[in-house]
Amino acid sequence: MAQRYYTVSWDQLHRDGKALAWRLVGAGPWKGVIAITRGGLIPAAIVARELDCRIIETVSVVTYDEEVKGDPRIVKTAAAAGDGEGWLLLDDLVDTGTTARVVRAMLPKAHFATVYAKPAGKPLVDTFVTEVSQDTWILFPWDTEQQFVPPIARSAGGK
Ligand SMILES: O=P(O)(O)OC[C@H]1O[C@H](OP(=O)(O)OP(=O)(O)O)[C@H](O)[C@@H]1O
Ligand SMILES: O=c1[nH]c(=O)c2nc[nH]c2[nH]1
Ligand SMILES: [Mg+2]
Repeated sequence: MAQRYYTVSWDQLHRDGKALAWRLVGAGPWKGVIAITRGGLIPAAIVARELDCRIIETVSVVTYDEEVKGDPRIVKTAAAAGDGEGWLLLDDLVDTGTTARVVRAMLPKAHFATVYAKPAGKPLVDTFVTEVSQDTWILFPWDTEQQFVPPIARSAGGK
């Protein structure tokens, strides 16, 4: 279980996705974007829009069930992308780097970018925006909803 949580709102994800696009804009042109589904889908839509790229392929790897990590399962390959040369490969984050290793083996020449990175996965990424500590679990807006929280004084045991 994670030690802490880092909550990302839709607004922040949009801003961070655009910051990623700024870092990538000089590195193209790209044949297209490959989203690692599902987490990479919305970052891919934001970045593709900013880079004026209309071609979006998908590859799907399932590594987690909520916060529980399992063995990575490839459920879809990106047939059109060959060895990835000229393609931009996008995911929401790298954590342990397990998913990245599997996908990089399939698409070794793709440029791999994520919005967020944890230290263990960072060496596998070519471009990312924000680093969080390894014991932080990132909560994405598609996995969360707004709800009441008690005042800090009460939840910290002050009252
Ligand atoms: O670096 P790792 O330790 O491999 O973790 C990162 C991967 O885990 C999550 O995917 P998940 O397996 O939860 O599937 P999803 O994208 O369909 O939610 C996330 O979207 C990354 O793809
Ligand atoms: O929503 C998520 N947040 C994370 O921090 C994470 N790490 C691996 N897979 C993840 N999924
Ligand atoms: Mg994923």
